[in-house]
Amino acid sequence: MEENKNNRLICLGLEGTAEKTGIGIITDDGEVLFNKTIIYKPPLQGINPREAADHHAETFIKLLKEAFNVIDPKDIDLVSFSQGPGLGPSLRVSATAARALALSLNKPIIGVNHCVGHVEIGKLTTPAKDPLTLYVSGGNTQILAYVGDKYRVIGETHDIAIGNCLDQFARSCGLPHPGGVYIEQMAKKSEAKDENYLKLPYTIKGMDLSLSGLLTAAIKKSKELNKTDKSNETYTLEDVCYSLQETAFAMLTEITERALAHANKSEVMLVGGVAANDRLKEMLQKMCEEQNVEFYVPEKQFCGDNGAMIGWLGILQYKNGKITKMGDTKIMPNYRADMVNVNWIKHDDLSKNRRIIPKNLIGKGAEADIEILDYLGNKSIKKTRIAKTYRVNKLDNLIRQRRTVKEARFLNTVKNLEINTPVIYDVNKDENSIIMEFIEGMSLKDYILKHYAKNCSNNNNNNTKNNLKDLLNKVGESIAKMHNENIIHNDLTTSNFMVDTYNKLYLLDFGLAKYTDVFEDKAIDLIVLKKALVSTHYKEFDEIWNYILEGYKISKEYGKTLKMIDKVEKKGRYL
Ligand SMILES: C[C@@H](O)[C@H](NC(=O)OP(=O)(O)OC[C@H]1O[C@@H](n2cnc3c(N)ncnc32)[C@H](O)[C@@H]1O)C(=O)O
Ligand SMILES: Nc1ncnc2c1ncn2[C@@H]1O[C@H](COP(=O)(O)OP(=O)(O)OP(=O)(O)O)[C@@H](O)[C@H]1O
Ligand SMILES: [Fe+2]
Repeated sequence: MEENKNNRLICLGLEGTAEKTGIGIITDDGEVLFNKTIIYKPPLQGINPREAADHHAETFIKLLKEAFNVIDPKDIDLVSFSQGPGLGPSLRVSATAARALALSLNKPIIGVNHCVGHVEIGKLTTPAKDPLTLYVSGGNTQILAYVGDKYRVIGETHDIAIGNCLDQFARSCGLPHPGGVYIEQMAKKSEAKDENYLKLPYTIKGMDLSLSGLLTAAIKKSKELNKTDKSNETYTLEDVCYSLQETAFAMLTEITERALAHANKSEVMLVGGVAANDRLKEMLQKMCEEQNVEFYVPEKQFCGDNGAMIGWLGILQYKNGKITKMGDTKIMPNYRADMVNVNWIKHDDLSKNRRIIPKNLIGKGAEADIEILDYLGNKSIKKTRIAKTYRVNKLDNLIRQRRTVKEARFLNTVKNLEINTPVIYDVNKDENSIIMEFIEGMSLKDYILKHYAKNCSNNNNNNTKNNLKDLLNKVGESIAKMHNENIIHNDLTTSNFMVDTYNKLYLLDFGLAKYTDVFEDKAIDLIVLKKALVSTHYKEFDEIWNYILEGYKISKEYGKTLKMIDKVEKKGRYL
């Protein structure tokens, strides 16, 4: 026990946000001295929050006894605990246990954000330095990236988390908890081939996704097992599990790829309980290889909920002066990662590496390769939706064809609304490519970055300020014009707007666009843009957003949409 101390700072972390109870003990040089997690196995109806809380109360005592065989309690320097997000009753028991422990040991207490804990333990236990993190678990599905002193949520689910989706599906078929594990085993029994793939809803909105439609459809398929599919083939529960995984994980991989193209990081890290899944890891690995970026997954004990991650974040915060006063230790069931002010990351420690785009291309988006070519004497762009090897062929072909056709159609449709888009010269449905007018200029993202960089050195440049204001007004106007016609773009980012050399604004990339009669879709269209803005232009976000909303005032439902944005954003994500 003596050697364990060795003049090092030691933190004991308590984890108990949902149905897993964990204690971890870790030193300030990152050695994990103890890390044990015990899961509460809920009855078939699902987690009962009160029973999960009772499980924590019993299990903390049991685990502490074990932990104190490894370390003398007097050698513990701090106690940390998950303050949120999570289930109220579970969080309350963990916080009470942490307070009691800190008071009896007479040591400082540190409340930490559970999601940030997942990211930091991943960075400690893998070579990742500044990754784009896909965090997939029972309660959360998010893409996090460190941008400007915070972990920003660049993408996330609009309804249920992936782990929850898998667990609910499993429960509906009578499979045990945690469902993800059993679905994976079943899926492996269905032969991974096109014929076994059953078509299920695939819903992407920018860098966000939605999983509830997929869950409902998968449950429906599983209830119709003895009926036949449209193709008149019978299928098995294993095939449904396989198709559910293929669809859900392809969506997760796609939004990660989109976030990567937007945030331009050079590393991807996968964390959370669902990171244990082999197929998900395989898909992300393939995507990262194609995008030329590194891919990391921590070892299994550090992927799912664990005490070590809470202990490690406790150490990082403590060493940087973030101790929690006893009066501030109340639980925060909706504590989002982007609410934490991160002061322990030193900017010099961040990797300067960026994603490398192959030399023959001028752009490599998440979906397509972009080349310049001459088309009948016109300088043109060829946008090819290349095959994604991580997706099962049947799904991949369907997605690429559908989006190519949609893009061509909407590029023309919105021209009639006096929104500038590149002229289409040719559409090739066999190779999923579109040849279109080349817009000489830069992305709105670069334009904004350049504008603010310039204005740092020259504060009084009213001319360029007016240009930016006009452009951003036009961004809002263009969105309103589409919304007035019930069209949503579904992928609004500053990379999908371009500014030409005459300061004319263009809108690109209509692969996800659609007509909608669901009012909430319009609010989500703007929320997607908002998140893309926060992740690249966080300092000037308020000014930029106000200019955009000024232009959006021509929407027939301006006030109603703004209220809906508020409502959707306030919706608790932790289910
Ligand atoms: C807030 C906190 O309580 C919550 N924790 C949590 O969800 O536990 P975690 O250990 O990170 O993840 C559990 C989820 O991970 C899934 N899971 C575990 N093994 C899996 C596998 N091999 N394939 C797919 N899913 C798997 C389970 O089905 C379950 O939904 C969270 O991080 O959101
Ligand atoms: N017509 C064009 N003229 C000039 N540049 C273009 C044109 N079309 C696309 N680009 C450039 O290529 C980039 C990627 O294009 P686009 O968004 O259409 O592809 P994508 O693969 O769908 O991207 P993502 O899904 O990452 O948004 C754009 O951000 C833009 O910089
Ligand atoms: Fe978790």
